[in-house]
Amino acid sequence: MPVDLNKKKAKAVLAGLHLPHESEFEHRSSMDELERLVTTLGFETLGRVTQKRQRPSVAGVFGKGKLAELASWTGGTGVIHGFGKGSDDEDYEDDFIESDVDDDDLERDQATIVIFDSELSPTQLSNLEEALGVEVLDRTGVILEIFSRHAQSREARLQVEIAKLAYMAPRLRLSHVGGDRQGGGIGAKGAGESAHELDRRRIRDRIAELKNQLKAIQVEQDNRRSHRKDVPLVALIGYTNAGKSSLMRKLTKTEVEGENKLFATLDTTIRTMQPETTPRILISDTVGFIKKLPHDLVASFRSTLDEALNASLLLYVVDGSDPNFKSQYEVTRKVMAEIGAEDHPSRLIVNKSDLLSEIDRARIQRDLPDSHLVSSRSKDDLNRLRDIILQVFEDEMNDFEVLVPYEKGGVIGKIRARARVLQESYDEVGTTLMLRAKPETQAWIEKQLS
Ligand SMILES: Nc1nc2c(ncn2[C@@H]2O[C@H](COP(=O)(O)OP(=O)(O)OP(=O)(O)O)[C@@H](O)[C@H]2O)c(=O)[nH]1
Ligand SMILES: [Mg+2]
Repeated sequence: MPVDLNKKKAKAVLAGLHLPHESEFEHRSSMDELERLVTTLGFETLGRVTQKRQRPSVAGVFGKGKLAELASWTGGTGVIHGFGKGSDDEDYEDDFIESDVDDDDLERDQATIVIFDSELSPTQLSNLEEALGVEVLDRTGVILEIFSRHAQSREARLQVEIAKLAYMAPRLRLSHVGGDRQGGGIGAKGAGESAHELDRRRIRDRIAELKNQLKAIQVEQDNRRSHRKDVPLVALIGYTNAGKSSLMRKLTKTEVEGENKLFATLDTTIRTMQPETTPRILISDTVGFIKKLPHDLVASFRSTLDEALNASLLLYVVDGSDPNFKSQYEVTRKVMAEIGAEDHPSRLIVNKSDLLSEIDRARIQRDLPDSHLVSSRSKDDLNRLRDIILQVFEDEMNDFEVLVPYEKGGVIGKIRARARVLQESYDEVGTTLMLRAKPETQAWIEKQLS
């Protein structure tokens, strides 16, 4: 990350464009979400500056006047060198100006960082830092930093590192703030090659190296996955902070609650549902979704989501107390469809019902009659959810009878681990078992006995 984010309590101003295709509600929600992301990083938010425009200005996102207003928060000049000469400035729309800034706000002039809700081009980033005199980050930068702090496994760390380098490469040498933020002097000048190009090339090489390391880990994981193939797997999928990890922990009896920060989970964890069933059911918890997720990051985390493709059941978890939960659900479904999971059996779990009024609950049940309204804090709800999961697998299972001759008695242990024994009886030939299992398991058992 080019920006030094380890400073004590950075004071941030949030900047956002309100584009014509966005409703007032969407615009505000997006800014609210940015504020939560920024809070997750530990920054204090001083205020917001927003502007209605037909499109972002190529030079600096905002128009001239709005940029000057933004600069009054940071003590910058508000001027981009050469701004106003290009044709770009002509679409600047003064009549559309809108601002959330309270004029007698005491904290003006104190912001140490400005955070834009949209993705900034390298030129915009550089221009904005020039005009504002402080560090500027975009939404992608914020998300990358959160991912970077939360990544724990080697796989997640590699994925984040690759995404960060890909994000950083085009932004090298364009910065105006802080002399040595561009990679600590890695750029000794080569013959006929600028330091800038050299750095970029090194970054490309490093990305290639990291990708190789990642591939090795993923091969290992694919192996592990194929071992688990006929064990039923339930994947918890959903927007960040919806409560996936909390549900996972309760369903698998690891009692710790989730954390109230965005992207608390980056790694896929898999545990056995408790109390254990036969055959046992595995539950996986995955990385959360968010709107405007940086492309590099989506690509990097795709392998994590691929785990979900192996699942027999997807539980889409939403936070029912979030006014945006429907659009968050749509974003999630869209990404899952992109990875080819749209036809997977799934259920919609509307979580955090404890935070809802009776009226809200009734409304959700009316609008989404197929959804299951739960709270991860209610024992009854968790039992209900467990029954829902069991029922799905039950519906996929057949009842059948097998005769295990005594000379093949060794197979019985394996059968018990994979299928539910409904009844058993013994005679002079062997053991007769009445079983309930999935068709694949039935085929496997019959093969063992043939
Ligand atoms: N009131 C209430 N809070 C809940 C419930 N379930 C989870 N939470 C809280 O919501 C926050 C997020 O929960 P997590 O389980 O970490 O959410 P997640 O979906 O795993 O989030 P990411 O890992 O960021 O994708 C935590 O503060 C939880 O305590 C619930 O049913 N009711
Ligand atoms: Mg989580």
